[in-house]
Amino acid sequence: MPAKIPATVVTGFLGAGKTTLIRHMLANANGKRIALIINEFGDLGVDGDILKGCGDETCSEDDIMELSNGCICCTVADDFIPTMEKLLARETPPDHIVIETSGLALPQPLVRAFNWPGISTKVTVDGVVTVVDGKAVTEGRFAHSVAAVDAQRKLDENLDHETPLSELFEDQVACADMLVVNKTDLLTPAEAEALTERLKSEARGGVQVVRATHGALPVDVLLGQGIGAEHDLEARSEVHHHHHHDHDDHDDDHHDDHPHHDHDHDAFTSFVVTLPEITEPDAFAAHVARVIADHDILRLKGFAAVAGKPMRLTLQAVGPRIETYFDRPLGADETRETRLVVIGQAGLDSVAIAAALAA
Ligand SMILES: Nc1nc2c(ncn2[C@@H]2O[C@H](COP(=O)(O)OP(=O)(O)OP(=O)(O)O)[C@@H](O)[C@H]2O)c(=O)[nH]1
Repeated sequence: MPAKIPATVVTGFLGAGKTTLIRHMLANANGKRIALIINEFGDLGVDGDILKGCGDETCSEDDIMELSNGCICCTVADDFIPTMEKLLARETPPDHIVIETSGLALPQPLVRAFNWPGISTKVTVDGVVTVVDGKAVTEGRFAHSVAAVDAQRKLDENLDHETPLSELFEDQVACADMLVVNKTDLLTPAEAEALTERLKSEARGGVQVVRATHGALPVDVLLGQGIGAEHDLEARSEVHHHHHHDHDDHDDDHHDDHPHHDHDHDAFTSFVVTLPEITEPDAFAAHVARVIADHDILRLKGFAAVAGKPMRLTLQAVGPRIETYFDRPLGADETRETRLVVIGQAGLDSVAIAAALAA
């Protein structure tokens, strides 16, 4: 059985910076094929056009599918599922699927759709990323243009028009596995810190809040792309530590007026933890989930050998969401062990985390 294709849901109010974040991601995808599913009612097709125009090799026009029949929660069966099936039936299916939803459609029905027969064996929900307009929320508006969000809302009769935006915002925060505070260039450090703390207290336990300007985040932070690839676990860990030290002193005197340079890698760190084979997948996943919450881990991904099982267990986690499944038999030449890549914001205590995972 081949590995499942991870799918990431990106949500957030109109103008929060979802499209900007996705463009940055495509431009830095390192050759991975990312398919995009876009659900934009309101400004029909606009985002699709922007993204199609980006000209990135990693995401050709064929890789962008638009759902334009209204609110995604209401059209899962006749629009989303067939689109996914088409994508999965391709000769070369994508490495990763990214779904950009309108901020007014709550991601829960979409996430449930991944349990549909025919989908659940091929795709796994990588995580729900909620993009927040840091400036607007700091100013108590939730979105850059409240009038535009309301106008978008009126276009779809299926949407509840009475719920205050504040409540929709709370729902978006509540369903996030990772929160991105975008537009930090428009915030003072104190404002950014205050908003980060506030969102962390409103989100589910274990959800990390990362800050971004123009959505510039490393692809492996956003999508877990590349991490967990069997061959380069060790290499990546070295690269990251190295990178981290090298650029440390740049940031202090460097004001971010070039949104697309990639020094934001400095803000993240990753390392590999190797453990013996495990005995109980469910108990191990629960244990890992506790360590993730206790140690502010952003992502964790890897493979475990399970005592008495020929198949290898795949693990992937973003914040409190943890997914495990058996993906393929372990080869005769492979060591029966457990290898996990841990990613977090700089300052993560690798020694304490390794000890906690081993406990
Ligand atoms: N100053 C500043 N502007 C930003 C940042 N990120 C995005 N923007 C701008 O904010 C506007 C909205 O960004 P988009 O990426 O289109 O937002 P979106 O969430 O995709 O919006 P919709 O697709 O319309 O729902 C654009 O004009 C962006 O250039 C940022 O970090 N700082």
